[in-house]
Amino acid sequence: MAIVLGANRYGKAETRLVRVDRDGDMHRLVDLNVSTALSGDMADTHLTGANDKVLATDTQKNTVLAFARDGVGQIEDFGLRLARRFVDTQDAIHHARVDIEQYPWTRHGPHSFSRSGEGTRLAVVKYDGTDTQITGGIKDLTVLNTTDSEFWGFPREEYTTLPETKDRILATAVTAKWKFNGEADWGRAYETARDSLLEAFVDTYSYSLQQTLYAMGERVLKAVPEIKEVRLSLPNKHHYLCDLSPFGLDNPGEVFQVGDRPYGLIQGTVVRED
Ligand SMILES: O=c1[nH]c(=O)c2[nH]c(=O)[nH]c2[nH]1
Repeated sequence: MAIVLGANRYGKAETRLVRVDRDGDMHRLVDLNVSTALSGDMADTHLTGANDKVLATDTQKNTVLAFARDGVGQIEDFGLRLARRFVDTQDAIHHARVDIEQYPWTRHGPHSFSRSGEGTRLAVVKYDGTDTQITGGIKDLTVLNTTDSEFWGFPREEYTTLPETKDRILATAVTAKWKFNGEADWGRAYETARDSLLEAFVDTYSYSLQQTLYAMGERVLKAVPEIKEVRLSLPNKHHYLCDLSPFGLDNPGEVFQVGDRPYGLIQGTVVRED
């Protein structure tokens, strides 16, 4: 029986970095979490421990920090610079994947900020020396509608206990990742995609979270021509109407117990047909 090395990659996960852009007294803050993952001709280190082809993960981390000295710019561009550096300067590295999260801060003065909860911006850059694939996105965009959500008409069989509802809270924490068909104005694409997700969530009278998912993806594709595909992952953050009758109280849709686990997880991709 032959045993061989299968797919492998290695890198430095979650290099946290803050860069301050100083424009006189007016400062700008960029807060990132950068993960690099490289693959290529890595058989030796796995099979014999010879490390002459292994660009150390410590070196990868240092590259991230050193490149930030020149400015970060859009995270898609920053990821591309890093990916190219690793693949184009190391013969043994054939593929790089750079994942970047950018945490949002709200300005309160020339040099004062607070962390905001408006979703974390994402970028994933994949580069193999020839082809580049750029993915943008957002995660932890938590949204809630207090009404305009129903869920009924689903199969009722021996294990079904869920009552049908014509009015419920609909809440989720959106993760969306979008693939570009080429170059784009990354910053503008992000803002437009994020606004589109929010607008679709607000505007959709929902009969299922699945329907809302499709509406969100469709809105992004209509608003940003450079995006060819949107992948969405929507946890259904259940809010259960409390039975207050043991206390002699009614509850006309006012008091909800918030569920933690388990949760429904609705996932789907919306794509341009062409
Ligand atoms: O929007 C929903 N979709 C489902 O598939 C589902 N399943 C469930 O129990 N509640 C819900 N809500």
